[in-house]
Amino acid sequence: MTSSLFPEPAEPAEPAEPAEPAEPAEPAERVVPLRLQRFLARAGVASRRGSENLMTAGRVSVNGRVVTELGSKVDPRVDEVRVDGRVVRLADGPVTIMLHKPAGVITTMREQAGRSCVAELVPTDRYPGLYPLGRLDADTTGLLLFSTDGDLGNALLHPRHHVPKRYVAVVEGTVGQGALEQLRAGVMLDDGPAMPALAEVEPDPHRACRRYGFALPSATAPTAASRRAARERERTHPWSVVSLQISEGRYHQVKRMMEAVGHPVWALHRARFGELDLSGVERGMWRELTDAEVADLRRAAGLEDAPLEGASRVSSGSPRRASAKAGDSTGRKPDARAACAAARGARQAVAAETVTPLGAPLRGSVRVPGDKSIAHRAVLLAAMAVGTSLVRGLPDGLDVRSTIDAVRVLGARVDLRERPDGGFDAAVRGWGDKGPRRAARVDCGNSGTTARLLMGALAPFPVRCALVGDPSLSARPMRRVLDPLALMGASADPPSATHLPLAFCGTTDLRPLDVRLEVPSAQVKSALVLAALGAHGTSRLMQAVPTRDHTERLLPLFGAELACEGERVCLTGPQVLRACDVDVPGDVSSAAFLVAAALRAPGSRVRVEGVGLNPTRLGYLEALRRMGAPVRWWVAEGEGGEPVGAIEACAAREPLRGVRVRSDEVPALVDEACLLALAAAEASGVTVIEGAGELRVKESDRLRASCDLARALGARVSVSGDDLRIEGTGRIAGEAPCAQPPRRARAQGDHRVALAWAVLGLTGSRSLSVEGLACHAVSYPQFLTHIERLVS
Ligand SMILES: O=C(O)C1=C[C@@H](OP(=O)(O)O)[C@@H](O)[C@H](O)C1
Ligand SMILES: C=C(OP(=O)(O)O)C(=O)O
Repeated sequence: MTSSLFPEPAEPAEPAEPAEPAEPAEPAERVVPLRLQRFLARAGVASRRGSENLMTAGRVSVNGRVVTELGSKVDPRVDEVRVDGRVVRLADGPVTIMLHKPAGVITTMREQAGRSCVAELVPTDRYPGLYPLGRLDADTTGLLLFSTDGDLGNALLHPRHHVPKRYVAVVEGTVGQGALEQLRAGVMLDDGPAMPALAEVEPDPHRACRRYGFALPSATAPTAASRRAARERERTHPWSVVSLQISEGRYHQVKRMMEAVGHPVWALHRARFGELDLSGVERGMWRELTDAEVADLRRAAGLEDAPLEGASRVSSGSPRRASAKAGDSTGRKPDARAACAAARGARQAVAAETVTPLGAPLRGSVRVPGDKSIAHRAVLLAAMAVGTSLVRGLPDGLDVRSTIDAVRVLGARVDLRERPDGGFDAAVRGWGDKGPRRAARVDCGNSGTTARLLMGALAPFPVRCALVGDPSLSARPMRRVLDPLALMGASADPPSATHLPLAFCGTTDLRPLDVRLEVPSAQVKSALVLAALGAHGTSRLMQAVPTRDHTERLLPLFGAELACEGERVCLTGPQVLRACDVDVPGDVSSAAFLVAAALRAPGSRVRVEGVGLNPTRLGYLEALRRMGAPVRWWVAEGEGGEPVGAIEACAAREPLRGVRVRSDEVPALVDEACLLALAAAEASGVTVIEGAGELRVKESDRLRASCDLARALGARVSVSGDDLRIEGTGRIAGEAPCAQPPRRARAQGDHRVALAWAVLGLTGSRSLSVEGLACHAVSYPQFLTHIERLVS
């Protein structure tokens, strides 16, 4: 077992570790160009032949150039391939699938002696690395896992790990209590005793046969004579159906166990593997496991940090979230990543979920997950620092996971420990002044902050990294960071890249920068501050408008020196960061959704505790106050250089008043604009949000989403240039339904939009089906659980 970076709880706090001895340099990841038609087939666009047809028809372009030549190659890490204008990418990360294996198919990935093999049934074209995790005999049916994840396979198949598997067997003879007791005690096999099994006789054997679709020997025997003999035996001998749960994976184990108790197996079916069963997967069909299912498997296989994998925390079955339908025929939990990908026309089906009205006030106090912006920065700075930092209170959302995965790929070690509140503490051992140790492919997922801040952090190192993201992130502008970083000496490949995917390479000769930042973006500012730490000389960054200042507040904790005067940040590099401990306060942007729900649900009074109250993030609360909303907040302490306190919001008893928000106030509410639109839609008078153009380049076009949300409440809405104008209905928020509340809405792959629609559905007068609601796991997976808690 590997040791943990977490200090033992009983020990006094350790001083920061000295610098790690240099790790032997790993070879840079080799770029393996693929034939374009193979790339397209692997990405699931069409078969190899079909992909060739697409190419020759001129429908495929690479980096903007139409490619018709069949021998052409692409580097999937950096080349942008489009079919009919739509970006095509290979699946991100490992893939694990379950197959409902039929009888008569052997568990090999290559046909042998003309017999059918499982490789014909699983999508090897799309995921060429798939291999079976274990095997089922040719005549055995049921659940067989395949993965491209070598670690998962090794761990699951390792004899040390006992993942329970349930089999159902048709056996000869009438199985009595004695045989069951022997199985439960652990029968002796020729290679040693089997571990005790859970064993039961199925009370209705015919029903069990129908349910598991047993193929009896009379159906599968190879010759007419053996088929006849089998039929005769099945007719003349008594038989039973037993259910057996074992945790080992020895050769022919079930068959040998049953033989040992005097009941040879006639037919065998694997019904469960760990928590997985085959519901919804027809015989001969397969489906991909959800992130949550993979996380469970990893946990069962003893792989570290399984709890934070993927979308595992999306709760389901909440009464406020009545059903999952559309696009999810298997009945599995909606996939947050697929829901995010939906933003820009990706081909995945997206589940819609119905949010039902609360019909009751929200009352009580709640803590929201850790602040996403601060968490990204704390993890990244810890990864850049010398020694081991402890970052407490990370949120359990996909975006922060992207940053954690990114720094791991680049050589930082991150150990995660789950907290009772569902968040995480991370012990991060940084790469320090030696820099990231390898070139890598970094998947930034849905997270703009990960992509942009990472470029800044990488700028002082001559390491070439391929940066990729999901379809939503791949549509967001990157020149805003690449241009100033290029002035410092870093480069992108292709140099004209405007979006991900791209390759990024820094330099040891990084020059300082003296600029005025016209784009009102904290991500741009932060990226440049991180780069300036590694530049040779003094950088001066002047912001045109104030933006969130978490980086500036955190850096001194890591021992950095910088001067902040008004909107100017100055720092002299190179500087080396030192590990430290950081507490991440609750996320005020997540709290905003609870505030919005409380304002609209009559009789509500909600308090959010332990939340960050950095003034650069309070634009929404300030605007609500100006509108006359019953909301207040107060600072109680400071954590990680940030003011922390509580927010209290009550249901509005009279209509709010329209408000004017100036463009320099927009960054302070940029992530809550959709919620301000909701409030404005029911206010009396006009609300104008000036200079809101940045909303167009978030995970979706949030300017448009804000219009849709306000219109759903009956407001008159217009956009002029970058100014949004909302003429409210003058109702008491949430009390009188608007003329025609919508029945359906789309999250557009955007977590904040998903949450805003969820607020509307919860506090509206009729159910609302939200397509892609699952993507709210990007920032606030527990939202519906928190609402449940506040209602009861
Ligand atoms: O720096 C940050 O952590 C963020 C800055 C904002 O983006 P921009 O910098 O693009 O405005 C914000 O919308 C985003 O959610 C997080
Ligand atoms: C815009 C957001 O995040 P990012 O830019 O990091 O994707 C957000 O969380 O609303």
